[in-house]
Order: sequence, then structure tokens, then C-alpha cells
Amino acid sequence: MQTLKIGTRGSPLALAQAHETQARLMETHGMPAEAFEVVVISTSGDRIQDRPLSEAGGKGLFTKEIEEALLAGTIDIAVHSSKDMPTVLPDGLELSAFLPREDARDAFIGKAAKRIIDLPHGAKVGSSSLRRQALIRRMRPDLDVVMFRGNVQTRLRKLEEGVAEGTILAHAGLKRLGLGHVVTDLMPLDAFPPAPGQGAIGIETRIGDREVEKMLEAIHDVPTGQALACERAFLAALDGSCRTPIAGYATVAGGKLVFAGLIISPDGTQSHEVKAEGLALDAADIGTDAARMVRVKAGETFFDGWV
Ligand SMILES: NCc1[nH]cc(CCC(=O)O)c1CC(=O)O
Repeated sequence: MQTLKIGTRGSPLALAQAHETQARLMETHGMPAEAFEVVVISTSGDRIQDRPLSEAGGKGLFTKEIEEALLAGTIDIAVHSSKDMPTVLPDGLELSAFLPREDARDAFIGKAAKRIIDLPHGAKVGSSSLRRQALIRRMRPDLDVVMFRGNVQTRLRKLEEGVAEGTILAHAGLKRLGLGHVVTDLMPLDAFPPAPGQGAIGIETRIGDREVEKMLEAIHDVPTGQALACERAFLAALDGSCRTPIAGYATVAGGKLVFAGLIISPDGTQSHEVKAEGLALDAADIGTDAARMVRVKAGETFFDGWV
């Protein structure tokens, strides 16, 4: 391998994640900057700006073109926000490493009010994430949730311009962009559980690429990988049939994994929680079992009832 080609989207957050991956590889293996090339790839998700992604085709829109480049050998690894990764990857590809997770919580950025609970009746809150919209409505049914798309910087500008009184973004993304200071409140994990994978950088590779796998092994964070295996198994067991937002968050300490998952109706009026724990080595099974439990709790009509 002449240089390791790191494929990424071109958004400032995606670039920050690609550079973090490069920096960790440089440090761990004592490699020089010249050993890497960051290859920016434009995806359908970057081009579609006029409607919610759930309408445009959902997850996968941010990964398709990058995965094609990986399969074609134009790039050697692809760096992603795990949250944006579909549960089923194309044949021949796998998520083989995860960097240590950032804070997985959502953050509130308020203009005048510092917290969601301080917003005046009927205030506009911008978000285009179905999960965040539902969770906001569950907390404050009186608020007016308005669509907010674009990258982190675009959304912050909309807030400045007064399009809304507040917005919610991933704390992890803001921190990685050096924008942690704009946060006015952090959302609690129980009232506002994150999306599966939030805050974790995942690295996708070609299955069987031993040279690359060996290089990544040294920067892979095992507890993050186990937490992600659980969250992604939960998502995989539900997202084929579940049209409602899904949240899920696992933590791993001392070989033990603790998971909490949630499904919620888009209007925020009905939600079902599940908690599970076990050995971190059984991460994926814990996620799959939790999905079965929440399905029983919610009843099958929950899955049919929402569009
Ligand atoms: N869908 C966009 C996206 N994908 C990952 C992140 C944040 C970083 C992360 O969760 O790792 C964001 C922006 C946001 O939700 O605020």
C-alpha cells in the first residue's frame, strides 16, 4: 500500500472524523502524515437538502457512494458517523473498528431560553430528526417543531437568523467541530435517549483486507465496539418493521453491558422503553432480546399504526 486512502464525506464534521482517525493511526503506528490521503466523496445525502432524509430514502444515503469507492478499491477505509450507517452493509464490507465514543447525548442550543423547559408556549424548535421531533413533543407537546436540515453550521446559522428559538444536535458532533461552547443544555439520557450509534466513529473496510484490519486493530476501542454491537442489533431487529423512531444506548464497564432502548410514536404520545443488561461479550444478543421485549410491550398494533 502506497498511501492509506481514507474515504469520507466532505462536511466539516465528516472531515474532522477522518482527520481524527488519521491522527490516531499516525500516533499509534508512528506513521507520517504523507502515509495518508483523505479522499472526499459526495453522497446523495449531501445533495438532497429540501426534504427530510426519511422521505428521501433514509439511512444509506450518506454511505452509498463511499461504499462503492471502498468496493472499487479507490479508498482503503471509510470513516463514518456510526449513527448514519444502515444495519445491513453491502456484501464484502464490514464495520471493523470504532474509535472511543464521544458523549452520546443530544445537546440543546437555545437562543434566549437555555433549556427546553424554559421555552415559551408554542415556541419553534428546529429538527428534522424524527426521533428528536417525537422526544421534543413528548416533553413539550405545546412546542412547534419545525424542519431544520443541513449540516451543523447551517443549522446554527438558522438559529441565529431566528428561524427557531432552539435546536437539538448531537453533543459529539459539536465537540468534534470545536463548537461545544454553543450548547446551552445537555439532554438527559432517560428523557431524551440518543440514536443507536450516536457519538461513535465507525470505520468500514473490505472483509478480508488483512493489512488494513491489522492497522485498525490498534485504534479499535473494544467497549465502544460492544456497545455498538448491542445498539445495532436492537436497531436491526426493529427497523425493518418499525416505522417509528428508535433510540438505544449501551454502556460497557468492567465487561458488563447496560442497555436502554425506546420506541416512540412520531407525535410523542406513545412510547415504550426497555432495559437490559448482561455480559459485554453477549452484546448483540442483548440488543436482539431487548428488541423482542419492546415489541411484546408495545404490541404489534404499535408497529402498524404509524406512517
Ligand atoms: N445525521 C447527521 C449526523 N450524523 C452524526 C451526527 C453527529 C455525530 C455523531 O453522532 O457521532 C450528526 C449531526 C447531529 O445529529 O447533530
